Amino acid sequence: MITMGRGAVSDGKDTNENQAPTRILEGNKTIIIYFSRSGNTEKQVRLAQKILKTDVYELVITNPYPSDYQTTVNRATQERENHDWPTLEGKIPDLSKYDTILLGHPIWAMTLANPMRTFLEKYGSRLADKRLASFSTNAGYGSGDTQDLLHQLTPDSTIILNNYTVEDTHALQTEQRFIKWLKKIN
Ligand SMILES: Cc1cc2nc3c(=O)[nH]c(=O)nc-3n(C[C@H](O)[C@H](O)[C@H](O)COP(=O)(O)O)c2cc1C
Repeated sequence: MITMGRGAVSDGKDTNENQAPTRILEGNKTIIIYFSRSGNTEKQVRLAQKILKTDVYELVITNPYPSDYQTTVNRATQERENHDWPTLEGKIPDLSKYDTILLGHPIWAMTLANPMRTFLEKYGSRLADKRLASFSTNAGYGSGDTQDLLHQLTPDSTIILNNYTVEDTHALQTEQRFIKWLKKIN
């Protein structure tokens, strides 16, 4: 494995380059909606799905980020500065069917990765009365303003639970902590 900037163990490419986006839509009451560029968060998602038996929907953007880390950082910065969030491809599942929505995403620039920002800008208003929690991977700088943004981009009645974040390279050895969090929020 190659270490790609900021300590991320990564294939450095969009996770969907060689595989179809993850879709597990089986009528569960909890869904994980996630974005993962280089695979760290996707590993968390797989574990979470196994433990909680949730539906899963992977966000895909129309113009995937490049494999090069720095080029990705530059593009993400531009998008953030201009509030020009990436466009999501495909149809988001009917969120009204779910009681709990878990958002899995990397931390970019001390906030939610841009595709998750797109999701919340577009669909956050549909999360009234739902339980909502974020889990994320980061390169050692924590979850930034994640919690605040969830509050900002959802209705007052959304029940926002404590988030979980882990440093990407520590994810494996801290799995038990993640499992504990999953069982608590479920
Ligand atoms: C554009 C970009 C910005 C990032 N900004 C941060 C940051 O502000 N803080 C941090 O701890 N890690 C940052 N990272 C590192 C990622 O959060 C970390 O490697 C994460 O595990 C990647 O998840 P993924 O493999 O699911 O895409 C950044 C990565 C990218 C690509």
